Amino acid sequence: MRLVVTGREGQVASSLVERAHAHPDVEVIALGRPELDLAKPETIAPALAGVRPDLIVSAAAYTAVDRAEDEPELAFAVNGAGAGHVASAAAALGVPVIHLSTDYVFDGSGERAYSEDDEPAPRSVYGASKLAGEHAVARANPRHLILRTAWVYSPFGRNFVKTMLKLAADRDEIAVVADQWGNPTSALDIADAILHLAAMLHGNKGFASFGVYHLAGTGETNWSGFARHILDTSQAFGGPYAAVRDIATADFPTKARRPMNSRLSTEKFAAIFAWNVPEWRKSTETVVRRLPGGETKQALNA
Ligand SMILES: NC(=O)C1=CN([C@@H]2O[C@H](COP(=O)(O)OP(=O)(O)OC[C@H]3O[C@@H](n4cnc5c(N)ncnc54)[C@H](O)[C@@H]3O)[C@@H](O)[C@H]2O)C=CC1
Repeated sequence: MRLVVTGREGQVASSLVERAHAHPDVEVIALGRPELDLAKPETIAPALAGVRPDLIVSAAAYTAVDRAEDEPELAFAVNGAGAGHVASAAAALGVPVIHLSTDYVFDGSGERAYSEDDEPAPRSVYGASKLAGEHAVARANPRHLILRTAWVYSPFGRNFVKTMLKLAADRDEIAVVADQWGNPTSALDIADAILHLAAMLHGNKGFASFGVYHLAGTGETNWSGFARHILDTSQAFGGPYAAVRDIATADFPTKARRPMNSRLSTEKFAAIFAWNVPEWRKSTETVVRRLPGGETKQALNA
């Protein structure tokens, strides 16, 4: 089967390309700008039709959470309308769409994990634009799987793991917020879950489990706990290390408001698709172990 993913250089797209090597029956084609630009609607359907996909994974997004507060039009054009155009192109081609969304659609109140039945209430432009995208995707193509994920890291692109390793190379101590809770999620694990879904969808006209799902790493922590695990693992493998000092969100002001509680319950995904996402600590170790020999060196030199 041919799976097309948008957002060519992104963490999820790069992870899908890599993980598909374990699936000889799956060909992954990654599309990106300029041939497919979500801010240029006229590029979307032709680019997707041109590669004749069996399944479209919609992973491209405007992901600069703070900058989105200053560029709401662009964020909504890409994450809202753009996502809808991808889904309608999929519908026109007669194929399903798997669309990535975010924990930022929730307001972050409370302390329990959000389920798919909880009411979204975004508090940032990014979150609101991604929620607009969910609605646009659902309207455009009934054959959709919307996967809300969170705290994504990988050996690719920009992410928290790379930032911590880079900072640790220059400092003895890093201050990290300890009062925002969530589920760190490896893009490699997202890719494996998507490939599992792709196998379930392929040639299955009777597939009846379309809808919204939460897909995040198993187990929870806060950013400072995540940082400690990254740096302890790095130290154990001879990489950079720094001590982590807990701070409060109030001590680290950012333009966009972030949810204090980003926990996502993956019970529905596990039950419907018989799939468990690995524990976040193990997956973090996998990514950190890969970095000192390869990507970290690049990141450290950047
Ligand atoms: N990174 C994270 O922590 C989280 C990400 N997500 C969602 O997961 C999905 C994948 O995220 P990542 O792979 O981490 O993102 P990423 O930021 O690594 O990659 C996004 C890709 O989209 C591309 N892109 C941006 N604007 C575009 C446009 N106008 N036209 C075409 N491509 C464009 C970028 O060039 C980049 O390659 C996104 O939908 C994101 O909203 C959800 C929760 C957390």
